[in-house]
Amino acid sequence: MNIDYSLAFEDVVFHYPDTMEPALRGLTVAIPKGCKTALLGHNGSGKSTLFLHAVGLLRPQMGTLLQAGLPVSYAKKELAALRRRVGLVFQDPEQQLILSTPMEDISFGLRGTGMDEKEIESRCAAVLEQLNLTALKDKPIHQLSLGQKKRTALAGVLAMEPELILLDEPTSYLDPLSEAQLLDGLDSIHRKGTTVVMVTHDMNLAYRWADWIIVLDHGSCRAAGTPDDIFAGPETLQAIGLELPLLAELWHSLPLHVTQGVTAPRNAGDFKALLGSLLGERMDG
Ligand SMILES: Nc1ncnc2c1ncn2[C@@H]1O[C@H](COP(=O)(O)OP(=O)(O)OP(=O)(O)O)[C@@H](O)[C@H]1O
Repeated sequence: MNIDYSLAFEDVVFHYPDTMEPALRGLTVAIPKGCKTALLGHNGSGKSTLFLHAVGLLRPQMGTLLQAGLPVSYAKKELAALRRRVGLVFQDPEQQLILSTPMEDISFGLRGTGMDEKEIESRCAAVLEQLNLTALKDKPIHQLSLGQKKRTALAGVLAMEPELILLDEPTSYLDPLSEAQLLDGLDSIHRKGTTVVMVTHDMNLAYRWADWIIVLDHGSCRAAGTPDDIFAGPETLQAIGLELPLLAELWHSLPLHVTQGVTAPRNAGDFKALLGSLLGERMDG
């Protein structure tokens, strides 16, 4: 398979000051362009540190970060270009939202680029619409729910039109409806050609959402591949103490003559359809 990469890490080492262990220890991994990638790994495995390198907030102490196949030099202009290409949405929206209303917050970043007011207004209107925030655009941010704040933080990054968007646990603490709204927003961003990378601890979400999976363990890449490859069996994940998604586990428990030559279902609808065809009846309920 010929994969085009958005960003790549080559043997990257990073050690925070005054810590015993490096956070990244020879990390080699690439982020495929145009994919929805789930970044998995235990607490402390280096996911946020990877993100901070991807936007140039941290710099490799050894090894190389490549964009468009070329090493990032960290010269002022190139760093600015990297930050325009890559947008980071923090896990906690309070770290990101600085002004009083969604409209003000989203337009703030655009104003910094010197864009004219008419263009700022139309970009803001487009992202507010895309993330279902139009009705909330002038509501004080402190009165928004967590899900609405998370979508506002995402909208602020999205308005800058990055090619690659990185999200640190965007669905954590959201109820199922807010999660679905956020995922809809991400899907519409992805359909427009943006590469999306999401850190999540939710294996079921990773399985049904992602088309590429990266597993970090102790600051290096333990596995990278399609969900079918990564969740083909429990071995790789179990070895580092991560669980299989429920649907993958059910799939692997079916007899081989049932699963052979059939694409593994990655969401409840596909699993129901498969059961329906196995049982020779429709399961609509
Ligand atoms: N600012 C910091 N100063 C010192 N050590 C840090 C700092 N930030 C992270 N670390 C350490 O670096 C390692 C990797 O942390 P990182 O935050 O990248 O992991 P993570 O996979 O994002 O974890 P989580 O799932 O908990 O968010 C951990 O051992 C952590 O304690």
